Amino acid sequence: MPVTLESVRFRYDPHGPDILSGVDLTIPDGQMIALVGPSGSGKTTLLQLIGGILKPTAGTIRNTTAPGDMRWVFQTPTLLARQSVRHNIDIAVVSCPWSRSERADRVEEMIRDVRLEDFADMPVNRLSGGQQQRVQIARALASKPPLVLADEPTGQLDHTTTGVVMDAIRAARDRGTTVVIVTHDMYVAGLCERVVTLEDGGVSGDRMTGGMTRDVTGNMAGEQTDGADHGQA
Ligand SMILES: Nc1ncnc2c1ncn2[C@@H]1O[C@H](COP(=O)(O)OP(=O)(O)OP(=O)(O)O)[C@@H](O)[C@H]1O
Repeated sequence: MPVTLESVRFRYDPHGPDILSGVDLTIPDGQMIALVGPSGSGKTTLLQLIGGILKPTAGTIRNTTAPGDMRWVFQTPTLLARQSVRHNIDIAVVSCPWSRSERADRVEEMIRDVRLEDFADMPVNRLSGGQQQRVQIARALASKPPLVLADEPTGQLDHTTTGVVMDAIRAARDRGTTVVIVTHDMYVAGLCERVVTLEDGGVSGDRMTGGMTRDVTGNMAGEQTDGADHGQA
């Protein structure tokens, strides 16, 4: 079921200003969408409304994915610091209806997807911030969730590693996962199929990126996004 927002308003302080003052948005199943916009425009707030962490002040949000089936990627990784990379990913698949060997294969697949093979047995508190970010992404995608909500998932990553992570996210999308990514990085936005811009409390831009494809080496083909607003897709 698509995620739909109708006339969504939100304010943190009942006596304060609206942070969002009428957002209408439909996110079809399996879409990979970037939320962009100036700092403070409400991107994280909107993500938290979609995920049900916040409730709208007015308007309607329909998201039929059960909270336990959604996966989050936060700006700051929330991992079991003293546990290994493998263990941190493994706990994400414990409740999946798969055999033991399927679960183990999936964990190894995710470790490979985010290129952490050499660190699989290392406690995550001995990894760099960017490596921890990759563990968090592997953990979020491991259970093949229907919906992933990611807040600046590549914020600590260099260009090459950003490409690796985006490939893993795109592979999830190709399997049908809906992905919403808050980002400041127009390179990341361009790897999503749709870019929604938030500004002044509402959606000021909404466009498809034009079927960009990109291989794992970072080479790109297809239309480059330019951050401009081309109106409704
Ligand atoms: N818990 C909170 N209580 C009160 N105001 C908040 C709270 N969280 C965010 N805000 C305010 O809401 C507005 C939108 O914040 P939000 O974090 O959603 O923006 P953003 O677009 O994600 O910003 P950034 O790109 O800088 O991360 C900002 O003005 C911020 O100060």
